[in-house]
Amino acid sequence: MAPLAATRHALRVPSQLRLRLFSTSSLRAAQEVKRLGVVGAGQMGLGIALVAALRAQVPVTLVDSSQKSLDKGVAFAEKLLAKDVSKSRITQEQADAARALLTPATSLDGLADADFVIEAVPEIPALKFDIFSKLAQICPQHAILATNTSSISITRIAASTTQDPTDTTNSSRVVSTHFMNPVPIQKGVEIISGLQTSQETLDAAVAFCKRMGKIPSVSADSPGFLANRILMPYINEAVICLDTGVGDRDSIDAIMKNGTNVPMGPLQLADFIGLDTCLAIMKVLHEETGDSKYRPGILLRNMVDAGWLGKKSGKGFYDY
Ligand SMILES: NC(=O)c1ccc[n+]([C@@H]2O[C@H](COP(=O)([O-])OP(=O)(O)OC[C@H]3O[C@@H](n4cnc5c(N)ncnc54)[C@H](O)[C@@H]3O)[C@@H](O)[C@H]2O)c1
Repeated sequence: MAPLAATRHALRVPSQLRLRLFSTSSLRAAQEVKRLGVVGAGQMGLGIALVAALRAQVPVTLVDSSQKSLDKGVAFAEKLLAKDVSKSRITQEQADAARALLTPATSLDGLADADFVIEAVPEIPALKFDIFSKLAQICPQHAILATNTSSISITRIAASTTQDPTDTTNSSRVVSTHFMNPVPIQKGVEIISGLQTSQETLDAAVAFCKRMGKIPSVSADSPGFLANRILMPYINEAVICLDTGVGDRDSIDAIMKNGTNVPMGPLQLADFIGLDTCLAIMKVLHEETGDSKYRPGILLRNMVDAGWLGKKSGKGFYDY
């Protein structure tokens, strides 16, 4: 991995210019990803692993600390592949080939031969810091270490890979590939660099996401980045409207669905994202900016406390 080239100004480089800066060595690095590692086989990790196997046709080691989550994730991948075959979106051979590329594992040690790792564990800072400090030790020196975090600072995650902040050997290869949910359907992915991220790492992340068939947007390492900085206050406001009786659930979702041409209203979308994830992101926006406009709604907190996390727990604003 190339050393960090002075202070990064890349965050402020317009995306058109960034494409021109795209180096052939980064393209080669993305092409040369011979094994992807994905940490966390939940809804995001599973989707990332599946799309990488199907579109980039790269072998994937899918790691989850819970055997139950791993089994559930692999079964869900098989279900999604079978659905794609039944709808003639892919052939049975393509489905079989993608399934054969997925290798489940329960330990991070399984990532010792990964060229590119994408972490998708729950949005808990200490958990991510711990995983990145381990990945920096376990993965090969050339491996790119990406996080799917929705809101945690990439600079802080990168800092967790080293005891010596002046040594950027590991921190320069940390980047964010923030996929949108559901990964098999949404084309967008935000690529975010921390202060330490090298240009080569950033370019390789953009190139690998393109190899997965995605359309990358580059954003600065700022609370919520672009997508959640805009989306989460919108969802939070919808929850506050519900809580304070401005409108009922169906009216809130219907007006946004039918008024702004989105496929689902904000409360249904919150259920799909997971209310715990929505709350965690609002907390980060609130705490890191100190701006009261990001205060999480009381009902959002209460629903998470009740364990009503949306689709994944069977109950949220809707029943599943
Ligand atoms: N849900 C969304 O819409 C969405 C969208 C974009 C980004 N994200 C981000 O993606 C990440 C994952 O979110 P998700 O919705 O897939 O969560 P999830 O709860 O569905 O899945 C997380 C998985 O990580 C596993 N895990 C927990 N600790 C682990 C460890 N130490 N090692 C390995 N695996 C571990 C869990 O068993 C679980 O299977 C979060 O950072 C979230 O903010 C979520």
